[in-house]
Formats: sequence, C-alpha cells, structure tokens
Amino acid sequence: MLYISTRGEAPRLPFDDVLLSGLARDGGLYLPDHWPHFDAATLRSFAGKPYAEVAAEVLRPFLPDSVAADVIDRLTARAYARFGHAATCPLVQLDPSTWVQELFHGPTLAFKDLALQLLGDLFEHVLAARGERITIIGATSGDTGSAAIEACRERERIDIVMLHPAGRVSEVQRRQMTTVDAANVHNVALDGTFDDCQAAVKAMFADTALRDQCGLAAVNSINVARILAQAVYYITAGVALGAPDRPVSYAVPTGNFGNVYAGYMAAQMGLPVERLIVGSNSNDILTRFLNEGAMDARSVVATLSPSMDIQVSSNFERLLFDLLDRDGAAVRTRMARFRDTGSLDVPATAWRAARDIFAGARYDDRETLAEIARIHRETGMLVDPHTAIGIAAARDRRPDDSTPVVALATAHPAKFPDAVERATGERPALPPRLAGLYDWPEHASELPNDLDSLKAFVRECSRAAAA
Ligand SMILES: Cc1ncc(COP(=O)(O)O)c(C=O)c1O
Ligand SMILES: N[C@@H](CCOP(=O)(O)O)C(=O)O
Repeated sequence: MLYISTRGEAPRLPFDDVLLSGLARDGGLYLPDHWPHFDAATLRSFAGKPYAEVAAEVLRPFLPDSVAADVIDRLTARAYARFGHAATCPLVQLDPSTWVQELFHGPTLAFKDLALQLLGDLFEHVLAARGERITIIGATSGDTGSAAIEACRERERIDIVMLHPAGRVSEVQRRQMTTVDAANVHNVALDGTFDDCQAAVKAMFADTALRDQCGLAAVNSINVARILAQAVYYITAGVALGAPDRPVSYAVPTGNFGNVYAGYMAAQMGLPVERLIVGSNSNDILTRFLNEGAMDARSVVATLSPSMDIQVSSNFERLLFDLLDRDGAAVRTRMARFRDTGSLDVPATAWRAARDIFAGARYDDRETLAEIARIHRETGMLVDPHTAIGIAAARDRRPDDSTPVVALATAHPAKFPDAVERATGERPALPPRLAGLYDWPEHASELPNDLDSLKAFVRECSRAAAA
C-alpha cells in the first residue's frame, strides 16, 4: 500500500516514509491510496479477542511486509500491556441503547495513549532499522502533548519539541508535560492559541531546509499512523455491540477532527457505521458546518473543555479530499482560500454527502456543567467535560432509539478536577502513580508566537541537526 497527499502534488510514499515524515511536502495530509475491506466474517472474528490482537489484525494491511509479519503482534502486545484495564477500552452501558467507551486507561489518562503508545514503539523499530534519528514537533491543546512525551521520553533516536498554548490547558494537562525530566523532551509554552501552535508546526514542516536538517516528524493527527491506530477502538466497540450484523453510531467530542475521522476510516474498512455524531464546545465550526453548510473560522474562545478549543480542524481536509472525489487540486485551491479568508467553500453536494454520515451538536460551558451533573446524578459516574459533550450529543443527535450509540470517553475526569467538582461537588482523585504531580518541578520554555524563534529553538534541541 502507498500513501497519497490530500493536495495531490507530493509523491506517493510507503508507510515507513509517511510514519517519519509528518506533513506531505505539498502541505497536504497523507491517506492510504485505498482502503482494505474487512468482510463480515472477519469483523465477527474480532469480537471477544484481546484488544492488542485486533489492533494487529486491523493495522496489518496498512504496514510494509517488514512490520506486518510478526513485528506488529509484538508491538501491539507491548503497547497495550501498559494500559490499566484488562479490556484496554471497556464499554460501560448508560441506558438501553447508549454505551460509554472508556479510552482513558493508558499512562496519561486520555485517548491519545491508544495510538501514541504504539507509535512510540513503531518509531523506534523503524528508526533502528534505518539507522536514523528524528525530531518530533507537535502542537497540543492538552492531551496529545503528554501522551506523545510519555511515549517518546528517553528514546535514543528521538527528540521531541511540544508546543502548548500558554495558560490554555488544564493544570493537570500542563504538569503531565512539564514535569517530565528527560533530556530529549522540550516543552514550549507559546504565547498564542492551539491554532497558532498548529499553524507554526505546519509552517516548520513547510521549511524544507529545517525539515531535512532536523528530520522533522509528527505525532499529531498530521501523522496518518496516529489516526489509523485510533480506528481500532471503533471496531472493537462496534463488534462488541453486534456489528457487522447491526450498525452502530458513535458520538465523539471533537476539536481537530482526528478522532471522529478515525471512525470514518473504520467505516471505510467495512464497519457498518450509522452515524458519527460530532460534539463541539463553543468553538463550534464543525457543528455550524454540518448544520448550516458554512465553514467560517471565528476567534477561539477559552472553555472548560480546552482540548477542543480549536477553530482550524486539521483533519477536515482529509474528509474534504474524499468529498471532492479525491481531487488534490480542488483541495489545494480551497485550503489556500481558507488560509487567506477564514472561509472554506464546500460545494452543496459535498455538504449533503457529509451529512449522510456526520451530525453535529454544540454545548457551551453552562450546558457542559449541567450534563456532568446530570450524568453523575443519574448514574453515579464522574465524567470529564469533553466526555460530557460526547454523551450529550449522543442523546440529542442519535438517529433513532434502536441503533446502539457509543459515546467516546476521551479523558479521565481527574484531568479536569475543577470543572468536575464545580458540577458535582466531588473532586476526582488522580491515580496513585500521578500523586506527586502537583509537587514535581516543571520544565518549559516560554516563547513568543514567532516562527523564527521557534525554528531556532527546534534546531537547538535537535540531535539529528547536530549530527
Ligand atoms: C479529552 C479530549 N477530548 C476530545 C478531543 C478532541 O479530539 P480531536 O482533536 O481528535 O477531535 C481532545 C483532543 O485531542 C481531547 O484531548
Ligand atoms: N486536542 C488535541 C489537539 C491536537 O490534536 P491532534 O489529534 O492533531 O494531535 C490535543 O489534545 O492536543
């Protein structure tokens, strides 16, 4: 299998190159050139298997022979052994047709661990085989950062520079990144929003000299391997609830559109998905698009669900590519106009096609707190603000009462203790291994939102550049 860019101009690349190269050289995002199809018998055979085994089966067709054979079995077994629940991503039933899938049993308590624990080992395997080093540059609104740092800390062939928007992530999220004391980990508190961080990362990838000198690589959903690995939990939840013999819907708290795009990928591979329900906070560009057809970026508003405080949802470009019949030139023109004007022109036919599978709902902070309180009152569960938005969207936008809906619980409530306590009066405790988090010293460089300063910083941190 080869991977193609959404902007149609970069060369097709094999998996190893795409894994290590991040953004395509034409500014686009990579996608597989075709989707493998899992037939009904294969999907049925996944039910009841350990998560690591299903992950290996689902990912095998996307991998080169050198990894697909038995290496992937070892890597998935090792990655998912680090999770704190024997089922890896257990399902908890809320009512007769709604389930919550807990994606927060990994080392950093958020769904990003599902992909990044595996990616860390994959990077190491491929880099050792090629005798290379990389410098990862990433942007985080909170959770990608800690999951990527945890997955890559102290790895000999990797340096990691992680940009977070100063003052705009929760204290637990920030400390999970900045208290890591490892020579290859470099945190940047950027004076700006998450969108500024993500734009800076993409601009650094566009600098060919920097990119080649430092061996830049991505851990964000820019990296297609990240979201391919996330498609697995849609499949394990679906088959546990009766797929392929009945369709399943998913409700997903959404910011950068990566997680819900992973659900779209699972559907392309044959999982019968009835609806992908997008839950937004007040930064509701995706919900406005789905409901009204217009995609206009506004200023980012700080909310109680900071990981979704995003206006430029990077992965929407991957969906747009499909909606425009995989026409890279059409994507290129529209993305250039979006960058210049903040308005993305999506043809009405494409909008209607998007609405065949996606639906959207928006919740402000008041509604989010009310939802956390309601869930606690009615079920005893404590949920984080992002998860609450997913559960509310599951209830409000489910297509019918009979199709099961899986609401994705994307973070542990202890990552957002202030909001949870405000809504319920109960303060969720951190797991014992993070008990010292508030006492450990923090390490971060405060930098302005200035590309030249960031590039200089990355060069300084990169052992690949120094070699
Ligand atoms: C807890 C949580 N929920 C939801 C999201 C939104 O996910 P995505 O950006 O993939 O749409 C994030 C961001 O990664 C997150 O950290
Ligand atoms: N919400 C994310 C933002 C980055 O998204 P990604 O899926 O592209 O890594 C975060 O938690 O950092």
